[in-house]
Order: sequence, then structure tokens, then C-alpha cells
Amino acid sequence: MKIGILGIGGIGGFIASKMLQSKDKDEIILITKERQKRAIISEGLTLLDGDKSEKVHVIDVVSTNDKIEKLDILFIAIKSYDLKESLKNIRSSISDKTLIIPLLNGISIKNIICDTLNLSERQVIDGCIYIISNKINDSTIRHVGGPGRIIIGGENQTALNTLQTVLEKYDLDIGYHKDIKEILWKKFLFVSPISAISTANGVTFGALQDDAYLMIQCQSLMEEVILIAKKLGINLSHEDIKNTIEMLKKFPYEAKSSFQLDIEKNQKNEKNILIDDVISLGEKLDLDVINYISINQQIMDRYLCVQ
Ligand SMILES: NC(=O)C1=CN([C@@H]2O[C@H](COP(=O)(O)OP(=O)(O)OC[C@H]3O[C@@H](n4cnc5c(N)ncnc54)[C@H](OP(=O)(O)O)[C@@H]3O)[C@@H](O)[C@H]2O)C=CC1
Ligand SMILES: CC(C)(CO)C(=O)C(=O)O
Repeated sequence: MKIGILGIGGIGGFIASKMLQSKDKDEIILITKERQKRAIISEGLTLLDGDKSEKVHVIDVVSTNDKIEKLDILFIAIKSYDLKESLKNIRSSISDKTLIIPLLNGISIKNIICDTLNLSERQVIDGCIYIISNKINDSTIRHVGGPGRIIIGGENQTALNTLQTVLEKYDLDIGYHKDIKEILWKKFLFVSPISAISTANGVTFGALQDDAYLMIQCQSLMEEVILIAKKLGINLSHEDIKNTIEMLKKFPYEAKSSFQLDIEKNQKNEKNILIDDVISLGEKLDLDVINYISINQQIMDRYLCVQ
């Protein structure tokens, strides 16, 4: 099996390192930019986790300028703002049999992939990951916290069976769920409000939980996400808000979302999929998302938002 991983940053670097550490492995191909390819060829790939540092030697690392052989499985771990461009670059490595697993945040990623590559929905197996993992430099990734749990799923049971058989040999914590849409919305219920509120106020996950007023605001954002989800037929409830807040407690005090880290560095960021999508869905579905409109404004006032 040829397994590609597109985007070797916080997420792609984490899963690549875990897979490459396995003794019995498939052909794992890391797909990067040219500059990062050179760094990984000369330095290997190092995953830092607490006091541990694990370096793997990488045999197959290609850049999007290289000719890449047809892949059986492709994990996508790119930021949403680079997604379309990078997919176009690796189009020739995707056949009508390649199974694609996006691990990006957001609720519209499958549509973007299918539209960009003109693929059948059955080929794209929705997924998400619960983790905080950051790229330190082109050859070093740090797992900061979070369980690293991956959930994939959907209606294509044949594809899921294949993936389960291929991926079980790796030290990855993977769960399979038929109703993956609900899982993606539950993840979104976590990542969107928490990223928005902590970024708007410049606080870490721990400081957010210490501030009762901010937690009330955070819950108001969650209510708006639930309103939209329900209108779209996704079964989220207030119980999910409780579970989401419980989950927040499992992250380290100093943790920040990838959105906050990007925006603080004045880098391109995923505001479009984390915040703007909620506002436009609210408008489209004629639902009141006043708290999202206001948090969006707070973020724009506080930072110069690079899009
Ligand atoms: N980090 C986290 O803890 C979590 C992130 N997520 C989600 O996962 C997704 C990926 O995030 P994350 O791993 O943090 O992102 P990173 O920015 O750390 O990694 C993305 C990688 O893709 C590379 N890249 C960009 N464009 C291309 C291209 N055209 N061809 C090849 N490589 C390219 C980047 O290179 P360069 O740096 O040079 O641009 C970088 O190495 C996002 O949607 C994020 O929201 C979800 C859960 C947790
Ligand atoms: C909030 C978090 C850490 C949850 O996995 C995340 O998805 C992100 O930072 O993008």
C-alpha cells in the first residue's frame, strides 16, 4: 500500500512520525514543499513529546513539484487556506481508487476536496483529530497535549473496512464512526467557539476556564453552533456543550488553538472555516448568530487579520 501524508506540520508530522516508527509498515510518502523536503532528507523527522524525542529516518519524502506515484490512501493535514492549491499540485497522484482522509478542522472540507478534484463523495472519508501538536521547524514537531485520537467514518463501509485493516498496525488511536457528520460537528462545537473566544481575549485554554464571564460567552457561541447544526439536521444537544467543556479540561493549561497561534504570529489563518462559515450559515439559514458576529469583530479589532 502507498500511503501519502500531505502537509508535514503539527498534525501531518505527528501521524507521519507515529507511522514511520512502526516496524511493519506500508510505503509511507511524506508530501511537503521543496524547502521542507530538503530539511527532512538531511535531518530526519523528530517528534518531541514531553521529555521524549523520537527521530525517524524518512525514506520517502517528495515535494509537490515531484512526480508522485498513484496513492492508495492519502491523509490531508494542510491548513484550509492552502488546501485547494496543494490538491491541484498533487492531482496526478490521486486515482479513482485513492481513499482520502482529511484531518482539517471545519465542516465544509469534504465539499472543498470533492469540488476541487472532481471526486466522488465516496472516496473522501471524513475525519478529525483531537490533539495539540505544533510544527517547531521543518524537521521537528511537538506534541503539546490532547489524546491524539483520530475519528474517521461515513457511509462507505467497504472503504472503512479497508482502512481499518491497513491502519491497525500503526500506533495511532483511531476510532470509526458511521455518523461522522455528527462527530465533525461535535469537534466543531469545541474548536470553533473555544478558538474564537480565547483568540479574541488573548487567553490560554486554562485562563479561559478560570474566567466565568468568558466561559458564559463561550457557551453562547456554542448555543449558536447548535442552532445551526439542528437546522441542518445534525443531532447536537446541550449535553454536548457539557461534554465539550469537560473535554477542554483535558488540555494543558497553557494550550492555545492552532488558530490563535497563527493569528498571534500575524500569519494566514483559518478564520474562514472556524468563524466566517458560522456567520454565513447563520445568514443563509436565517438564524441569529449575534455572538459570532460580535466575536468576529473583537478579533478583527484586536489583530490585523491576514486572510
Ligand atoms: N495543530 C493542531 O494542534 C491541530 C490542528 N488541526 C487542524 O489540522 C489542520 C492542519 O493543521 P496543522 O498541522 O496545525 O498545520 P501546520 O501549519 O502545522 O502544517 C501544515 C503543513 O503543510 C505545509 N504546506 C502548506 N502548503 C503546502 C503545499 N502546497 N504543499 C505541501 N505542503 C504544504 C506547511 O508548510 P509551511 O509551514 O511551509 O506553510 C506545513 O508544513 C488544520 O485544519 C488545523 O485546524 C486540528 C486539530 C489540532
Ligand atoms: C482546539 C484543538 C487543539 C482541538 O484539537 C484544535 O483542533 C486546533 O487547535 O486546531
